[in-house]
Amino acid sequence: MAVYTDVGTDELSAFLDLYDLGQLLSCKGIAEGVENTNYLIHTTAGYFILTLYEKRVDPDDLPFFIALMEHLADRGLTCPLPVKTKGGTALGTLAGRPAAIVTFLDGMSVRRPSAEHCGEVGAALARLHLAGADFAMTRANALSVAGWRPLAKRAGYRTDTVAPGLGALIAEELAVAETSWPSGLPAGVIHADLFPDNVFFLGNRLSGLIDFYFACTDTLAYDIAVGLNAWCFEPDASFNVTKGRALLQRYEAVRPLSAAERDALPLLCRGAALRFLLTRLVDWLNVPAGALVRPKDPIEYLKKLRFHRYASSARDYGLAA
Ligand SMILES: Nc1ncnc2c1ncn2[C@@H]1O[C@H](COP(=O)(O)OP(=O)(O)OP(=O)(O)O)[C@@H](O)[C@H]1O
Ligand SMILES: N[C@@H](CCO)C(=O)O
Repeated sequence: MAVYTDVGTDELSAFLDLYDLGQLLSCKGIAEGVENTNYLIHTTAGYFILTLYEKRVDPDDLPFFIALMEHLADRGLTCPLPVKTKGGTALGTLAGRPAAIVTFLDGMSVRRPSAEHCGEVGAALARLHLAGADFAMTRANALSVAGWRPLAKRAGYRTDTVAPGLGALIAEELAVAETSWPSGLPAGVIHADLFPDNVFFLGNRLSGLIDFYFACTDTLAYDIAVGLNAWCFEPDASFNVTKGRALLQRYEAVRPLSAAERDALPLLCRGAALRFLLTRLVDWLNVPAGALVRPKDPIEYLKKLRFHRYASSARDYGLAA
């Protein structure tokens, strides 16, 4: 459960007074997520999500995230809409942290995605990429290749306590990524964290996307790589090519990939696996005292990375030749 910052009822009511959201009826910490503190709040105006932005969010980036959600919603994508105060601002401060209230989305995330769910995600990702094409703001991806070595350093000598030999494998992977990372591919707004817990479904139909707090301007196909990793592996760490094919085919039905993007997929998947291995590793080794959070398993991403080390073409992920 991710509640790093406790909010008292009095300070929450005072914060809510800034909005046109009526009276507070209830508020409870949300039992998912690892990045930010989230509360589900119920007021006389309905249900909303209150987010207090924590460690990995740079407050200077918040206007980008807020404007992006507004832009995407405006283009017909179902995502949370930031709620404005009576004074017209979407960002405030609560319990000493930057905070925002966004609209509540209906639907449920899926724990065991089917190929149909993966296809829905592929289509939504492509729609997001197209909808982001005319978004005026940019934000560099702080967790792309240049950000990975500092993460490995933070994990440092404790890395091999998580898995023997992990430090050496990470060193090898960093060298590969730093020398061979694809450049010049189509770029634009990417979600960068489109995991199953950030996608809602009503039945088998995708009903909305949440958690835009890693969104940035980067290689579009990297977002697909993040998605293939997050959606298309089985619990035994085998890659499910049927799910991969479903995600890629539905993506391409909306936004076809260039030959260069297809060729780059194995390397992008490998880098995306390393990125999540590293952030999970650092979090695993540094759980803040007293925080209600269940860190995510770095080994899951080590297993995915091992798969990618031996994949050589987009066909290994289900893309037709
Ligand atoms: N707009 C929303 N509508 C409905 N539920 C939401 C909304 N935003 C967040 N939630 C709920 O809160 C949970 C945590 O939100 P979110 O994924 O944004 O947190 P996080 O800490 O940034 O997570 P992550 O670890 O995925 O980065 C979600 O899994 C979902 O259950
Ligand atoms: N989606 C990330 C956590 C949020 O950054 C992970 O599963 O590692």
